[in-house]
Amino acid sequence: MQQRKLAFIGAGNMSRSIISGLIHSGYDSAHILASNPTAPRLEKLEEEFGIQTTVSNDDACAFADAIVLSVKPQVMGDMCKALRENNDLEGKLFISIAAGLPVSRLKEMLGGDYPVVRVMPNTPSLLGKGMSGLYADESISDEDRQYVEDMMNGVGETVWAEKEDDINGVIAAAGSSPAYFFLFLQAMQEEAMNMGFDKEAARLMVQQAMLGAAEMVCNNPDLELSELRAQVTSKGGTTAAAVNTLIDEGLSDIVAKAMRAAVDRAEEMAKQL
Ligand SMILES: NC(=O)C1=CN([C@@H]2O[C@H](COP(=O)(O)OP(=O)(O)OC[C@H]3O[C@@H](n4cnc5c(N)ncnc54)[C@H](O)[C@@H]3O)[C@@H](O)[C@H]2O)C=CC1
Ligand SMILES: O=C(O)[C@@H]1CCC=N1
Repeated sequence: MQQRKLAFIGAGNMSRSIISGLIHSGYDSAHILASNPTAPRLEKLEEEFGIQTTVSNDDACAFADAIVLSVKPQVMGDMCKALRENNDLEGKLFISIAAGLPVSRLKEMLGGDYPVVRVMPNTPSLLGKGMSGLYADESISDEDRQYVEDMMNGVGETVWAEKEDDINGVIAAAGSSPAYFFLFLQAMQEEAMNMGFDKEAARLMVQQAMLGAAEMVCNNPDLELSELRAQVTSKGGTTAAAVNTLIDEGLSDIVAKAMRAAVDRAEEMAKQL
């Protein structure tokens, strides 16, 4: 992997996840810096990962060859305005992980035709189990594409989006989706508690079932998901009773609606911001 000087502007949940994955995959900690207006988050990152930190985005900009824009979409405009007013941005590669902000809008915010690659990661990057969608327009060099791909492969799996709009599909399927699974598990944990298990036992059961199911999916790439389900489901048995309830109550429609809502929100943000 090219060991460029890499700065994260905005040291929140997602930056922490990517930084953790990068350090564990061998990226030199001396080549990573994070900036954030509040010190406690920075101190934690320094302690945990041995990276450099600063409260000054300008210092981060001066340090970096590549800059990950990882503030909330709603503050991106103001942050970029200050960055372009105080710094020479020529020669920097920008990597935006923000939902709903197209490359064209990011270039306007940065005030020039600088190279911008969009990455849509997710928080399991923290454990090297991330899933990221990548998008670069034709102006981005092969070297820059390779750098971003290697960087995100260091924290999980990657897919390239052919069109920029596909990034919104990545948000629905992977960026936001860890939260869907957490919600599903939470509902299962609550019902297990209603059945009399204490909180810890209820959590252990549902998390271990999820882990086992996820590993079965990953270890059997040639088996359809429906086949894996069939292997658990005895005719006339308990799983059939549960699964048929989920189907009859419209789980597929609910999931489709939820994923569509994520895409709609990303499109709405693109118009508003
Ligand atoms: N959390 C997630 O699962 C994912 C988040 N994203 C994107 O990542 C970006 C960051 O999201 P999170 O890490 O979840 O948010 P977060 O709120 O945890 O982190 C944002 C950080 O930016 C800092 N910040 C605010 N204003 C700043 C400024 N002017 N300069 C420097 N830092 C500033 C905040 O103090 C905070 O620490 C968002 O654009 C989001 O769309 C993308 C994929 C997944
Ligand atoms: O909720 C959000 O907007 C961000 C983007 C994907 C995950 N978190």
